[in-house]
Amino acid sequence: MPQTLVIKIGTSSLTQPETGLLALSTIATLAEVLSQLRSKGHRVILVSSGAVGVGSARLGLTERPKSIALKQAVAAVGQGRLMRVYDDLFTTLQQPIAQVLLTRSDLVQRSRYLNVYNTFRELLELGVIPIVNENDTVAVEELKFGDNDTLSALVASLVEADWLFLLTDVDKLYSADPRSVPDAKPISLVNSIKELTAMQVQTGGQGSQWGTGGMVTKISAARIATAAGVRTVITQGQYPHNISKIINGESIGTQFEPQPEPTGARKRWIAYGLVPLGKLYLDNGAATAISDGGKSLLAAGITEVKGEFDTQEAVGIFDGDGNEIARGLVNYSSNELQKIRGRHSREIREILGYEGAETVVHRDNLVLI
Ligand SMILES: Nc1ncnc2c1ncn2[C@@H]1O[C@H](COP(=O)(O)OP(=O)(O)O)[C@@H](O)[C@H]1O
Ligand SMILES: N[C@@H](CCC(=O)OP(=O)(O)O)C(=O)O
Repeated sequence: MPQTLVIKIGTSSLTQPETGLLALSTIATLAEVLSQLRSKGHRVILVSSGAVGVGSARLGLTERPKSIALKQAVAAVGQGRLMRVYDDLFTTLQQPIAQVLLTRSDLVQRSRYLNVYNTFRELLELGVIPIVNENDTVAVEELKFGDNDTLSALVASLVEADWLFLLTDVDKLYSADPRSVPDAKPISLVNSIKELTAMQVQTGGQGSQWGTGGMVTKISAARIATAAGVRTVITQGQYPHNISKIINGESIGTQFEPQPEPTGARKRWIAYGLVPLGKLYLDNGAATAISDGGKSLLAAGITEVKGEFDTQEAVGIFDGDGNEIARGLVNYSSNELQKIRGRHSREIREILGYEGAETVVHRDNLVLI
């Protein structure tokens, strides 16, 4: 049966570690495998990192640029080169491709989010393999995915993919970074993110020299994707043929079982597509009413408001211990909430001088995470 596959390849797999030059044989094999999957009827999206790494190699830089302006300039050099290589390879295989560059703001605004969805749907219908990257050259710091693991999970959630493959330079997830802890234990199957939390996997630093985020961002990507019902796999980019083997049931890499939450696409957008601009801290009663009772959030249960936000913007909702329990869209701005927090809904009119909504976050706009 045709399936929707999102494959993310990291800089560490696309480039040779010693020189930073392109790992041509890996990329060529990947192009072959993805074209074969396409010809079998699967819908395929490639999320490719590498703009900064390839741009750096082109410009003779020996380490990943740190300043934002330099990174943005280098990405502009690298992205073009990367797409040229992909286009040459895929054209040889008669597989049309498209470049899709996204920034976080494309997913924050609901109308743009739906627009991106429509574009993907159309491209997939046309038999094209979209090649996605963050639009590093224009992305501003506050509105960045920051890493392509997160971006690929959001894309997989957006298109309701069956599979997300995170291709990297290690063969699977280990109990600790195998580079620094040689006897770290391999993990082949993760039944739930709860189980993973209990395993207390150590993720060390920021990953390889050119990569962004290391294992931390892959685990949080798995969390986003599995919650959207997407089976997620961490496996080695050097062996793209493994993708077909995994789809056919072989146990390779680390596989995360999908854990679809009973939330629709709109609630997934609230939970993971939006960038929370503030934080609401709740007393125990309100935290329980939301977590266990599926209730809306009222002003009375809010003990503290942090950040600056307007009405209808996204906030994180925290219990008394500081754990984020939910996200939602607020009916009041941060200024208004500072005045009405801890107060009964019937007092709102008197405090603000006008009639407001009864709830601070209505349960239709609230999603547990
Ligand atoms: N628990 C762990 N299991 C496996 N790899 C880990 C772990 N913790 C950290 N890592 C490191 O994460 C790196 C991959 O992340 P990264 O360099 O960001 O790759 P990519 O460029 O593919 O996104 C590996 O090279 C490995 O050293
Ligand atoms: N958008 C950036 C990639 C950021 C990123 O997540 O890198 P990686 O950890 O190698 O997947 C680029 O193209 O260089």
